[in-house]
Amino acid sequence: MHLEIEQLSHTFAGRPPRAALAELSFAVPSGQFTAVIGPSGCGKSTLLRLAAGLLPVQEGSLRLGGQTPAQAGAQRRVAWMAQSPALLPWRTVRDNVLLALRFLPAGHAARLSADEALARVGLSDSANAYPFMLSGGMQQRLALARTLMLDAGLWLMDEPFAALDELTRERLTHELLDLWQAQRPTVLWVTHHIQEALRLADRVVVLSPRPARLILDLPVDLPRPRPESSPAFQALLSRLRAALGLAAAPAEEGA
Ligand SMILES: Nc1ncnc2c1ncn2[C@@H]1O[C@H](COP(=O)(O)OP(=O)(O)OP(=O)(O)O)[C@@H](O)[C@H]1O
Repeated sequence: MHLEIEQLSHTFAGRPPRAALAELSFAVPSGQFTAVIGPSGCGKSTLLRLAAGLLPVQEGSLRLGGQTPAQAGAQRRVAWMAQSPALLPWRTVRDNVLLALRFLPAGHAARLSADEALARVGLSDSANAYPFMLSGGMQQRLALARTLMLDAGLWLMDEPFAALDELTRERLTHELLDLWQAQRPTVLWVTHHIQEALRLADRVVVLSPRPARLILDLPVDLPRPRPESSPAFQALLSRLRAALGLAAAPAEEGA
């Protein structure tokens, strides 16, 4: 699903009002994996919430496959994953996945069965368990299974693995990349992790401190997997660090 953001501004009411986005414009072609990076509080989640239709567009425009976020959301064309998955504790893992279907509009079929979706994320053995019996990583796998089942054209991912330990996080990001390559949705991936953005994304969009403006739009034309030690990776890393106002990494000093 093609995403088009034009002159998008957003201000939260209050005393004083708080501007979160300022005339933000960029487009994401269908099937592209775009990482969004920027300082804490700059407006990244606001951007995703606008795309998900959780906040109304005030100024500018945001179109998802030519539709408004409300239209695309009503057809379940948009999937959302955040740091803590919304799971019903009294339902089994399989039932939590099946719940995604309840919200499908009439005439829309799931892409996969619940058991197929659970198999893809490695949770077949836990289908009859309850969410409290799962680790944090397994809970995010369950959220991923729901996303797979919906067959959404746009995955909005707000640091979904940020609360996980480093090993689980790395494993899950690899798995996510495999699933993305198989299904090819458009992805907007918010992260604080610049190396992760470069390992995963086709492109990294860097936002300024609040209100968010676009300060760098960096294509990542490296074949995957991308070893961090490669000079091409390090060159892109330096550009990202510079855009974010970070000092050069130790390996780059004096270079
Ligand atoms: N509902 C709200 N009411 C008022 N201000 C808000 C609201 N939601 C967000 N903000 C403010 O808007 C700004 C942008 O918030 P947002 O959550 O989009 O930032 P972020 O880049 O996702 O931050 P982080 O990286 O820390 O998660 C922040 O200053 C925040 O305090």
